[in-house]
Amino acid sequence: MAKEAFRETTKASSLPKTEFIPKSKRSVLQTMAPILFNTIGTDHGDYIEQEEVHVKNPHLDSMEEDILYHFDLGTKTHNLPEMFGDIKFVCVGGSGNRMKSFAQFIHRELGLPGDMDDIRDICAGTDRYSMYKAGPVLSVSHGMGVPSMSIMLHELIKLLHHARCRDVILFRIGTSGGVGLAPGTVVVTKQAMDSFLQPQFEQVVLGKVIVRSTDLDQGLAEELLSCAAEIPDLPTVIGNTMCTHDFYEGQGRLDGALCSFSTEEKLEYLHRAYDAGVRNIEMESTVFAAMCHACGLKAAVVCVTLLNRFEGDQINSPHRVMLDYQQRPQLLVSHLIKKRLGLIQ
Ligand SMILES: O=P(O)(O)O[C@@H]1C[C@H](O)[C@@H](CO)O1
Ligand SMILES: O=c1cc[nH]c(=O)[nH]1
Repeated sequence: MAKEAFRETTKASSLPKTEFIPKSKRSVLQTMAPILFNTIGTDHGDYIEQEEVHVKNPHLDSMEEDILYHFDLGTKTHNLPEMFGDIKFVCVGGSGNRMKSFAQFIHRELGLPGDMDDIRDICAGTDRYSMYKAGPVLSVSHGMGVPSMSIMLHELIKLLHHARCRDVILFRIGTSGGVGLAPGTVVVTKQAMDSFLQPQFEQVVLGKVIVRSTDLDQGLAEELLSCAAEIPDLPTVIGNTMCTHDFYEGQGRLDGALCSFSTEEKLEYLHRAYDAGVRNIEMESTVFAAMCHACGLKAAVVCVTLLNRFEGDQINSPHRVMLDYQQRPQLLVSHLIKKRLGLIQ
């Protein structure tokens, strides 16, 4: 899409508007103070002068201490630059166990010293999220749904900032429902869309809706796709991902405790999504894309499909098949990490 700049807009009614502002019409404030207009410019070079991780909150500067409450970490209690300063890749996914096994897997893949079984949960002091570090890779759980992901990301981005990390790339490695794809297919997200099939994320702030862009790094998505071509038996596509606020009715399932629509209405919705380029449905991609984009962080969403939603709603593959599927995004992202670190050609 040809677009020079977006501005965060607020709205009172339900239909969001994303306003286009040509560069020539941007005010001095918009040009000089990206902190206030943090989605201006689809080209991050517009406002990012350093490679450090930036937070877009002027209030943080005046705080003596920052407690990352849900991580049980803080700027006074922990030496964040020493603990995390070498992080280059952050992988996030819903479950703590998945992110622990990913940390162990990447530890082995990178040939890191020490026993991968000794890897410990950095957030053990809280049971909200789990966090594991394997060399330059941080593996963090985010729970289910947008609010849980959003809280985790606020604290994660601040952590990367306080730790003075540079050139960090974020990946969501998750599961999803496929739309017109065979189960087990990996979808690299081109554009994260909301339930209205709009490429945007709405956040209610002070009783108003703020609309943020969900643009992801297209170069990174293409790089993942070419990595997938180098891995045997890893069916992978690029497509749009729909992010919903519910697993059941919200994703057009007929098998929840409540259902307010017919089979025909469900299929009409899924076909409409398919026609808009949607190839999978999950519950975190829009906020993940929006927050990374707003903070100038390169990010990608890589989710495996557990079923084809045109064929059903229940997830009924055997446990060992599910485990195999869940490892596919991990395999793909670890391949890219190894390539970027020069460990493989
Ligand atoms: O990362 P995960 O596999 O948890 O992502 C999807 C979206 C929801 O969080 C959850 C629903 O089962 O799976
Ligand atoms: O159908 C599915 C499967 C996994 N996760 C989702 O959000 N939906």
